[in-house]
Amino acid sequence: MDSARFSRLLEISGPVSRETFDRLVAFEGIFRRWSRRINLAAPSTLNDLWERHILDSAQLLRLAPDALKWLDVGSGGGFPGAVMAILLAEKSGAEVHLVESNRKKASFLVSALNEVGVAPRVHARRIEDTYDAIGTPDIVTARALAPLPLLIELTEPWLTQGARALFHKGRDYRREVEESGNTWRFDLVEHEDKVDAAAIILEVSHPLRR
Ligand SMILES: C[S@@+](CC[C@H](N)C(=O)[O-])C[C@H]1O[C@@H](n2cnc3c(N)ncnc32)[C@H](O)[C@@H]1O
Repeated sequence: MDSARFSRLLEISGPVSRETFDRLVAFEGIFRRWSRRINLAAPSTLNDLWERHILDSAQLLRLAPDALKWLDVGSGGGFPGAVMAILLAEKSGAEVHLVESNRKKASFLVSALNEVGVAPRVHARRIEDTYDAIGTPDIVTARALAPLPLLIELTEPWLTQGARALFHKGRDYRREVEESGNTWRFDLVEHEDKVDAAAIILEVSHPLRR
């Protein structure tokens, strides 16, 4: 069972160590434990936590294997931010920042990352109050946080400094892209969703207000 799950992780994320896999399995257990007390993800998705949340997050590594500095906005129960922090924990110079305004969820993130042996960089505040605290990441992520026009607006301060954004998006993403075009000009790459929990991963860069 474990070796099948490890192989599937490698297929989705690219190369990671067995220790990293073990940390993700531990994180899954901690997540389930805390989920009995606080709402960390839609209960209907918990049966398939590994595939729908953990692998769905882990696939981002393949899209930016050399990026060292990551910022996840609205991390919630840790998707994709905590998963990326675990995947990159053994990589020298890597740092993954998680911004989550809900204090209970932020406490969960700190506690869970500590428990699996990964130094947490969790900012328990709104993204709008965080711009000065983080510096410029290579990659900004956000999953299930806001429609694309608002995501671009919220992350613009980093994207205009050269960061790339990777946003998981659902089936009606084309409408969101069109709506974004009313306010923004930007470069867009559509990446296949290898897990199929969302529909696509949009890579957004170089936004300019029209
Ligand atoms: C729907 S949840 C998604 C959580 C996670 N990204 C996922 O895909 O499972 C959105 C999260 O963003 C947080 N959030 C909403 N607005 C925020 C803001 N302005 N700054 C930081 N976090 C925010 C909420 O507290 C919530 O935990």
